[in-house]
Amino acid sequence: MATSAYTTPAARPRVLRTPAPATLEAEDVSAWFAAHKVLDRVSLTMPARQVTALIGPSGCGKSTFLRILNRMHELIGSAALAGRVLLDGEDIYDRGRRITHARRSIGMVFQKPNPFPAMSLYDNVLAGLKLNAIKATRAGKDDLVEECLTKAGLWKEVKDRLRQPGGALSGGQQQRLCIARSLAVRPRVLLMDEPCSALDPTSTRRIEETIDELKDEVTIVIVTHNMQQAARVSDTCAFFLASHGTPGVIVEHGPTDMMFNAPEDPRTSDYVNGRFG
Ligand SMILES: Nc1ncnc2c1ncn2[C@@H]1O[C@H](COP(=O)(O)OP(=O)(O)OP(=O)(O)O)[C@@H](O)[C@H]1O
Repeated sequence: MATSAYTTPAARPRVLRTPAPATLEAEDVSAWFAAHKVLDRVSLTMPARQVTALIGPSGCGKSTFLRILNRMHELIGSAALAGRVLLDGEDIYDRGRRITHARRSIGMVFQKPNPFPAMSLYDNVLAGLKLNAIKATRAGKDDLVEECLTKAGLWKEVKDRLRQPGGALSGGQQQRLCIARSLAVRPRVLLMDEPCSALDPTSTRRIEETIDELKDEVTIVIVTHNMQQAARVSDTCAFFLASHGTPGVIVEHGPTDMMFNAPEDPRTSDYVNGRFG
């Protein structure tokens, strides 16, 4: 277990190498649930070492788009899609590419924190290793747990109680535990679907700080309904809209400053200024 008892972690070999963050590109992505088309030819580049925020009114397809980015969309029976998703130039939907490869390279944090409630904090962080059949020594696991909890901004709060169950943490701590769990398999991209919507303002701030600290090592794509949050955390922003029952499209995207202060499309201006949605 990770305690102050261990020796020089930096001297030990790491369980997994930290890969460079990747650029993710969606090309002409369309999506359907049965006959209902919910996205129409959406293209977006989500650059490495940046936070990209996806904004737009409810039902315009942001979460669907996010799930397409790590092949979770195809888990839904009625779901279909067209287009390509490139991870540093390689299509994650290419025949022959394993779905598990996409899921491991492109992690996901959900709206509602979902730690394994009866599992210890320590084992929660390492849960992805087992799923991906990654072997590690005890010392390697200890180092990984400390590293990921530190990156997720939770280490100091929990280092003396790593054997307590995940369910014993507050909502904000649980969400940071889920971030730590995602980081443990060394993703190159981290997708976050409204990660703060179930949290109080203090926990929200803490997650936002974590996002800021992480962006140099993992590309982040976040769906948020909170315009202040999008303005605070993101470098680039994409505004989705599905008007009058038509499928969702990206109306405008670009640097967050521009999207909030000088958008080109009046609908973007109306949305970011709270005039609809
Ligand atoms: N599992 C599903 N089965 C059928 N239709 C779905 C399913 N999930 C989403 N949809 C539909 O797809 C459209 C886009 O939904 P999606 O959840 O992606 O939008 P969103 O912009 O993320 O909304 P919100 O901001 O409210 O989360 C909606 O019309 C929704 O009803």
